[in-house]
Amino acid sequence: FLSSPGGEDPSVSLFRHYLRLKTVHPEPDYDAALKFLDRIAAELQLPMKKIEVCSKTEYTDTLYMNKDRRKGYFHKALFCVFPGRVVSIMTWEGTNPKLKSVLLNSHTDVVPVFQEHWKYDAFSAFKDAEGNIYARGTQDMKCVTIQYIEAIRRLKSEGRKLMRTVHLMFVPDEEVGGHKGMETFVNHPEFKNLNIGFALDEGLANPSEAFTVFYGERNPWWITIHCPGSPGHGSRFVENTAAEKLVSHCFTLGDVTTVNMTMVKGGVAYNVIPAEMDVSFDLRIPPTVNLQEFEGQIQQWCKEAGEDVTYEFAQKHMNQNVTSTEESDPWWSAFSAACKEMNMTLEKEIFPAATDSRFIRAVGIPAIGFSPMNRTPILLHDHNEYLNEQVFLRGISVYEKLIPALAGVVAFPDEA
Ligand SMILES: CSCC[C@H](NC=O)C(=O)O
Ligand SMILES: [Zn+2]
Ligand SMILES: [Zn+2]
Repeated sequence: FLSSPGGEDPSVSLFRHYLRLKTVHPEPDYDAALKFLDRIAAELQLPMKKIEVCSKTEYTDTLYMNKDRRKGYFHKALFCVFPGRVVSIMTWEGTNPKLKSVLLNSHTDVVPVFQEHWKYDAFSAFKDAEGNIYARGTQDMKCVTIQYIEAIRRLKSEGRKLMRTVHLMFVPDEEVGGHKGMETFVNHPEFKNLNIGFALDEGLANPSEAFTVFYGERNPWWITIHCPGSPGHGSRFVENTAAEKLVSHCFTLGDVTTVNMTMVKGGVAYNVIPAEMDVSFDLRIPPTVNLQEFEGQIQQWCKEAGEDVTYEFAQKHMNQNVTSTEESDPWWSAFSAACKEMNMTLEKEIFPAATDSRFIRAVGIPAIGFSPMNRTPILLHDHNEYLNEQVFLRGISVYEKLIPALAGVVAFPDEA
């Protein structure tokens, strides 16, 4: 369903086509993505499952006044259907489908843009003379979605058969925390049925020659501190005010945990001292930090900040599982050996932000965050996000080696 302008590689044309779908928050066009994926599944001749997560039907019983008041009230039953979100999975069955499978995960949504700061329309997928393709999602993470697809297409057309089953999973809502996506889906019976042994998900670009791989993530904690204080007339000198507590020197941890003050709320008028002010922080905590002790520290800081200062979490990820990158680990050893064979240098890191990998690791499945983009500045969520077509195409070749390596990991003793 594509034409390739000026002899463009069809994989690049497919990528640019996908980039033009507006799966952008706050109202992502997921229908467009689902339709696109349906066509891909047909082309690849792979079965596709679609599972709705987080949909619910609610029953409410409402009292209505009868038109003729003397007859009193009657009941009206209402069924409200709250639509969920759809997770789609294409499955390439292995020659030994009883073995644990390999998951290739990607999210279909992208973050909003400030169009006035872009050189080109953020959904036009404009390609400049150097082959740089500009669009929201070029790095995060529509590139990876198409690279998985194109690698599978090539392997299939070469007649390759892989031992382990490979699932391509396309999830919604990663950019808004994954609640109506991976967070819920990992506990769905259909997820367990996939029998996943190892997962690949997104990583980050690397401006150098090396590629970065992520074996764990920092835990996101979103916290609001409520600072109540004595209200009063703005002309008076009031002890123990809310604003005074706001400037307390909280949250000065080491250089590995980051704390950003992201919201400050409160106040009604210049001359009215408010009864409460709230301040919110985005904290990112590495998996090596003791979270219980850390929360104890937060409690202590609130206590020191003054009377009645309380806190409330809007996000509190507690799981600190990391994926083994020991050479003795069969998944990691397959991954790293394949990269070595391609002369790729890997840099192992903890992912600074949060991806759906955290939900996969939380249910005990090893996951590596990896987006094969070297020689590329990190521009996810930024203006003028781009990816060079040669870097993109090299990524397909990388997956062409990686996927068979992972799907060929020899059976473990417990897999029989
Ligand atoms: C913590 S839920 C939001 C997830 C989001 N992920 C990508 O940017 C992030 O802020 O890291
Ligand atoms: Zn992403
Ligand atoms: Zn993102």
